[in-house]
Amino acid sequence: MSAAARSVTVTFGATTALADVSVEVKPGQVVALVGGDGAGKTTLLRTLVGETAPDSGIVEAPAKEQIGYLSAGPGSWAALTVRQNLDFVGGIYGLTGNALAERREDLIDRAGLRIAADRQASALSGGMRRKLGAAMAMQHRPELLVLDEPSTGVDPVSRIDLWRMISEAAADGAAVLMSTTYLDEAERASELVVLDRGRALTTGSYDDVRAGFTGTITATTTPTRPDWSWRRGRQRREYWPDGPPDSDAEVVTPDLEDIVIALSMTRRHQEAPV
Ligand SMILES: Nc1ncnc2c1ncn2[C@@H]1O[C@H](COP(=O)(O)OP(=O)(O)OP(=O)(O)O)[C@@H](O)[C@H]1O
Repeated sequence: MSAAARSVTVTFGATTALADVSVEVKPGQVVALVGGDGAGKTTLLRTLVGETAPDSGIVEAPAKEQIGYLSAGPGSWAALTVRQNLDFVGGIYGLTGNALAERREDLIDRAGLRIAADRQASALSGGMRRKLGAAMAMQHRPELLVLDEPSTGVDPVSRIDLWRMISEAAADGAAVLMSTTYLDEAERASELVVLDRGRALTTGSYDDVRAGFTGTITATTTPTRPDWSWRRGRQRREYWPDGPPDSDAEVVTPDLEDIVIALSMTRRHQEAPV
């Protein structure tokens, strides 16, 4: 089934972690939540899996046993081996005998963990541990798979394994909602929700996000307005919300990173005291 959060607001004391945020994820889709530190990604995921109660808004999600969740924490038991972790979680969800063994060994291969299958989770690299956590979350083929920064700390080659696992879970019919701080990988998701300090700056497919972006971004070495500019590689970018500048500055086609930074800057400027 689909899962959704509709106009959800979550506060912690004086902090508004989410303000009127909506997201919907359908079977077969991978929806990526992107945003920097403190944007509200973890809070939205925890709200979807029922670990945080919203102050207002509606959450629609499958029953607990139909949810697979990799939290921002370790996601596995340090003293258990890779196989023992998978067996333990599989057992909780009622997998036994050959079905359990086949699923476990299949996931070990997909996660590239064969060489570490009998190693304790505490002895895995950070990236291997994230992949084990993702494998554990998807082992019982949940209807809703929720992954909190599954690729953080995972090297670029292992991220390919991880994305293959995520795509296969979606192809298998799961609705997948994941958070990431890597904007290049978020471009691969079916839908994006860009969060910034508790608010959704933009949502939709990457094409929708690009089509909805207004203004012009230029590449320069000497920005004329430093508070509308940022570094990209050896150059700097400069954002012109109201259209191209009156100069021969090189106009660039923005990627997701440019768009997210430009939208966040616009918000900062709108909220700055006048
Ligand atoms: N249990 C809590 N008590 C108080 N404040 C909280 C709590 N959980 C989150 N917050 C605050 O809510 C805001 C959103 O936090 P959240 O963890 O959802 O962001 P995030 O996008 O996942 O960021 P990060 O990638 O840094 O974890 C932050 O300002 C955070 O400090």
